Amino acid sequence: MPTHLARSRAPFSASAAFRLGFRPFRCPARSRQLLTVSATRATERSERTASAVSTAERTVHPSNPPGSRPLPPLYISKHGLEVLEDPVYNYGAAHSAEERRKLKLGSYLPSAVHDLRTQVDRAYKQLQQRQEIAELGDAEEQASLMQYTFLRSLKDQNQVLFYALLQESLKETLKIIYTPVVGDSIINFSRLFRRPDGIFLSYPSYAEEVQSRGRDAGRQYIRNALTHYGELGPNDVDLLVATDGEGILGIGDWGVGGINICIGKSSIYTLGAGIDPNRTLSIALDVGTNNMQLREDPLYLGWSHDRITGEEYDNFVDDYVHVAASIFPHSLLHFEDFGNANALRLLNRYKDQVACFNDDVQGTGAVALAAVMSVCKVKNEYLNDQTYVVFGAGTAGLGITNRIRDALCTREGMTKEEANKRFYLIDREGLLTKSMQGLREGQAEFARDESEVSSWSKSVDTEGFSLLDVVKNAKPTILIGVSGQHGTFNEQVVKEMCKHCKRPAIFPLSNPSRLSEGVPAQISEWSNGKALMATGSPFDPVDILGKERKYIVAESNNAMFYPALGLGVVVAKANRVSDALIVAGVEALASLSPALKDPEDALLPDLHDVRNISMKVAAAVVRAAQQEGTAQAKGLPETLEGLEEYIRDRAWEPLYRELRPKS
Ligand SMILES: NC(=O)c1ccc[n+]([C@@H]2O[C@H](COP(=O)([O-])OP(=O)(O)OC[C@H]3O[C@@H](n4cnc5c(N)ncnc54)[C@H](O)[C@@H]3O)[C@@H](O)[C@H]2O)c1
Ligand SMILES: O=C(O)C[C@H](O)C(=O)O
Ligand SMILES: [Mg+2]
Repeated sequence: MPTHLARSRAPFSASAAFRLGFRPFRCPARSRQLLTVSATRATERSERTASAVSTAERTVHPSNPPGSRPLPPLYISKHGLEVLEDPVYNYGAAHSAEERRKLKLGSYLPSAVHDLRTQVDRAYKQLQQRQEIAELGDAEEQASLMQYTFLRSLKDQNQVLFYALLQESLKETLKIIYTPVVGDSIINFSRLFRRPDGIFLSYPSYAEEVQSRGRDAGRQYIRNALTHYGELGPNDVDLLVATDGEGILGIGDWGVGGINICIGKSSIYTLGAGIDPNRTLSIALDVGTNNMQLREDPLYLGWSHDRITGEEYDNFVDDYVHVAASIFPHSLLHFEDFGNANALRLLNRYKDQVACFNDDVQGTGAVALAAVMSVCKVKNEYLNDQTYVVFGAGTAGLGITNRIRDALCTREGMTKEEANKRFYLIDREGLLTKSMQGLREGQAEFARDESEVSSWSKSVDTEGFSLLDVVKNAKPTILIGVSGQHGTFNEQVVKEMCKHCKRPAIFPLSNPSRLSEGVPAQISEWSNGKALMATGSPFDPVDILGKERKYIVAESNNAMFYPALGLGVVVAKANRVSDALIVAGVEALASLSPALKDPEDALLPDLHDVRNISMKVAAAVVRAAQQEGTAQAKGLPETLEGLEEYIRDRAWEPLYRELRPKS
């Protein structure tokens, strides 16, 4: 072993393990599970969920950390290799002596029994080795991908260990399973592919059914795929995270590889909010790809065909939405990274029909509003004291603009027309103005009248007003970037902002990191440490000239919000995701901002603390659903404190459950 591996980084401290989330079990009086499965459909798969089994008996698996909560045993019909090949039942070296005997595992495992803590320690070292090998060869991207594939393979082997490792080392692993590294994994999907995870709904297979046997047969194809050919029943799934792969992060169309963003988002539902990983489905809607690099790649695993559009696309998505909502009536449909011709359009079509949520529109808007509310607290100002420039008027840009605009109306009493005037939206052609051709859905109401800008100066002779022109003329106090255009928040733009605003808020929110509109260290330098910042991907804290303390750059990523919103919707069994639910969640999130206590601190809570934050935000969401009457769940506590405790006690945790043979 190379010496650098032997003297690895700070040794992983076993005692530090499990500091997140592992709490002694309480509340036996209310130990009925949150998400019950009808006894008649209790298939082995549905029994996997702790919440799925109604039994008085609870035990602590001997390999779990001391003091972990007791959980119902799992009765399984598998034995021997079948157990070890299933990531839900395979505990590897952590199988107890009794399990080894009763499930006939003995000869497949070396004799030592190691507890979960030791397994996490071992897995962490394996992960670190991949990082160190790369640092030697200056191959950061390959190292990240090696770490990504390692973690995905761990997920395929032992689900509890995967989540226990992530939970323990969230700071290092979040950026691998999520942005930025997940973006590289998507680009390389067909090269890295080992075994499937998630569900692939392929348009050509669907269309073949429709053509030969009619639309119902197409729907049946979708039903079979989503239920694993009938294995899953109506109460077995809480969440479906789907993408059509057209607008992945800021990197565009990556076809069927988009499944990895759904898998990443699903994992964060579990890590960030304790949603049971066995009750979520990640789904790729394979409707083709217009990415010629993929189409020409013989290894590409999706449908090598132009993306379908128009009625064909709409019918396929419509059948997906309605089949999913009818077979899993209490589930939430999460849309991720659809292209901008479809994201808002589909959300508007379905938001009043089923419980659905577009993360890029609504999740992004929610977190950005919470960050803007923090800015106002720091500056002791109101939302309506601000002038907003949104650079990139696409899915996320419109989601953010609408959310802040609505807050101006509901919190500060402005009319919609007055509030719209606070925003300057910029897209490829420059500032959106009313005379522009081809404004997309949602853009027109924010486009400015020509008369308002006719006296503006232009720095270059272009048709539209550039970002710099808009900053010079409109004098914004808040600048938000969701354009995917790296480096556009340059020195000139930042310095221009500082000319008219003492503490400008500058949020380069594009992902992954390499597409961020600006780099916090530079923005800080150009603004003499005055800029209040938030980014979409993680960046290191920055030095502030003349100050000892570093400035922590808030991560304004929708991951700060959507796990809690999803949890709230699932717990409440809300049949719609209304604005009231989102607003309640935003208020709760904003109230937890570190900057509220200390104006020099971060604008948002640390994403690594998402689990704790989510419990509070989810409680607020459930409460709002109860108040507006969309909550279908019965017997929930009525107070925020009660709800928070209820949710915490039922959150899925990476703990082993005792395995027993089904008699
Ligand atoms: N931080 C977060 O939580 C979060 C959430 C969603 C999206 N995002 C990021 O925001 C970016 C955009 O995502 P989206 O889903 O809105 O994509 P999108 O394609 O819908 O929107 C991008 C918009 O930017 C515009 N644009 C492109 N080049 C431009 C230029 N030179 N000047 C001005 N505008 C330009 C496009 O025309 C488009 O309207 C991505 O990088 C994505 O990762 C961040
Ligand atoms: O996935 C993320 O990191 C955030 C967001 O949904 C995006 O598309 O960039
Ligand atoms: Mg997204």
